[in-house]
Amino acid sequence: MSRRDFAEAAGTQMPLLRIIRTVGRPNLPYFLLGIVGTTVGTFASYADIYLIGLAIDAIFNQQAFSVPLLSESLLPESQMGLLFQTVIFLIAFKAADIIATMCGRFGFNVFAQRVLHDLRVETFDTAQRLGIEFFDTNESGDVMNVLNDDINKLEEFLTFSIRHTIWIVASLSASMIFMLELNVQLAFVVLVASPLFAGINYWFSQELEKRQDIVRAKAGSLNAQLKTSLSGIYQIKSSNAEAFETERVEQASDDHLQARWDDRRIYARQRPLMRLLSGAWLLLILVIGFYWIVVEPPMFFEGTLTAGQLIPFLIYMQRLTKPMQDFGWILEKYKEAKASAKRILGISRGDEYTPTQAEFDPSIPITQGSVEWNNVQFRYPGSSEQALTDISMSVDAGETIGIVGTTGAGKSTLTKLLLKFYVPDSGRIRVDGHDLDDIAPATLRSAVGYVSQDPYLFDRSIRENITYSYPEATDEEIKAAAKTAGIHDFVGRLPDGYHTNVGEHGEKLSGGQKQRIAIARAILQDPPLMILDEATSHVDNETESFIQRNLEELTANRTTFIIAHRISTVRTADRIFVLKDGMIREKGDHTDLLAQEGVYTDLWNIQVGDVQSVTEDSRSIDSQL
Ligand SMILES: Nc1ncnc2c1ncn2[C@@H]1O[C@H](COP(=O)(O)OP(=O)(O)OP(=O)(O)O)[C@@H](O)[C@H]1O
Repeated sequence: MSRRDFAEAAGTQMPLLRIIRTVGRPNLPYFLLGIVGTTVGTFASYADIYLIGLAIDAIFNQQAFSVPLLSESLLPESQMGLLFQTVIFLIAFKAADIIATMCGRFGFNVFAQRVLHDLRVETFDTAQRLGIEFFDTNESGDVMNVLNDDINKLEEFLTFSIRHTIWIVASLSASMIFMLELNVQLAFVVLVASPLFAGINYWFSQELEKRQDIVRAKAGSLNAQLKTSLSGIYQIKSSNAEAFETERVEQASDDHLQARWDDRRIYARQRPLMRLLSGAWLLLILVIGFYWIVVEPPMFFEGTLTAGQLIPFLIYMQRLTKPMQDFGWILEKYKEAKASAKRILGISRGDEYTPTQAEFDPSIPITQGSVEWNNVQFRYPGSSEQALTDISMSVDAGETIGIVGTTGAGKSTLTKLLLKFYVPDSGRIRVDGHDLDDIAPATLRSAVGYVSQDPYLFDRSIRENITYSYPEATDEEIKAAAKTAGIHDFVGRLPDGYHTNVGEHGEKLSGGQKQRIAIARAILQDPPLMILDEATSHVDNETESFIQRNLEELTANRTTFIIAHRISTVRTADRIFVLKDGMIREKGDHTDLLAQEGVYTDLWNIQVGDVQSVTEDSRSIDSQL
């Protein structure tokens, strides 16, 4: 799945409704308050014109001031009384308008903010639980775009657009009801035109939807490009690649601009067209009404029409224009929000990446650390190359295993399968005799300490980085782990000691210092299994032998996998496995392997500088190391 397919992963026809129904469910009372408040407020704000019309006819044409739902016996007879009553009604409706609208805004705002909060946290939580495969194919900049930009779009929709939609529906309904009450025949003429307006709006909305999805995808690519370019700033500068990167950003920005422009062009045509049509329709009714009052009912119209009816009618018609025009704009907002909601759901409800929790038995513990690979085959998703072929190896609890091999031989892949970052295509992996399929990822990962070649340090203090897997650690425990990892003395020389901030990705530290902090982190975790994947590749020989001496004591009580290019790092291991092209070629301890005079011996000869002794078959290894 490519990174632009979040929307497709959602697999839902009504993403917004799905969000409102699921994440919004606990806050639905606020949503209902928003709907009721906005509807009542809108109707109250539309009643004034109708009342003024009645007052005009009652005061100037001596007609009855008959208010629907109000008994005539309650109405005053004098003109001053009628005027006073009109004022009272107008004040009452205005008060109802203000209070109800306030409640409506409050309801929608509370609803939106709570939904967005829950959705943001839930989406982030789900995103980081997705399989590594997801992050192999999706750039983190694109995921961040969903968490920021798409959630903001949804905020705009939930706080403003939904309220505006209710206002549009209520305004159109109120206008139509009052127009029907004022003059059914004229109202019918207005109604006849509505399918035309609706049809035009529908056509525009379809066109906008197509373009919105493209705009969102282009925004995602742009964001990902910006992040990629900025993250590699050292490489960019050292390669003098500023202009090249600017060009790539410019290209991504240009694509976004084109998509946005395409979308704006459609939108720019919609408004003037709607204004033109509604203006023409208003003029038609004005001419009919004037002729009707001044001369006689024209064409098929019949009965009487007063000024107190025509003036409010025209005002209601005018008031129809704004919601009708806004309807197109709100449809655009709806399409935008729908595209964002699809992308959010693509992550937060991307079922294909969510592990099926039901199949794990949470009670299976890992205490010993024995591991068994049985005929394991693996190819990375989307890759044509076999990464591991027929891997079988059985490791007893407490053993220290060295894994060596050329670049790309599959050493890291072996441990990635053990950590359940990927699932083998065939074969079985067992830990403490339990099949990995049955062990919950959380149980497995808390039992395995993992130090990679490029350990990730968070932009937090050294202390927080060391205690990442064990936040309750005491100062003594932290110091002991740091001493074993050979970093304590360095930290002691820093003005803020363990509270020193390491910067983004640990940029204030050297590669070796980062590795030692990561080793301290793994030591503190005290797991039954430890994976050191080129964990000392950045440290100098002296520090490495220091760590080695300490690790000897540390590895005594756990199963340890040491992946290394340097044979010196693994030569003391109980057993060493030599990998080449995804297969185990040799195994044994250092002395056995040297006696075999195979790949291991060649690797050894290359590293001790005895290139002459390298067998012809393995000369290519030299170039791969
Ligand atoms: N995420 C991935 N997607 C596709 N192919 C991958 C991925 N990660 C690794 N590979 C491929 O799988 C093969 C084994 O890679 P692996 O990282 O296990 O090698 P390695 O022995 O650890 O190499 P090195 O010593 O350079 O770290 C390589 O051919 C590599 O290109």
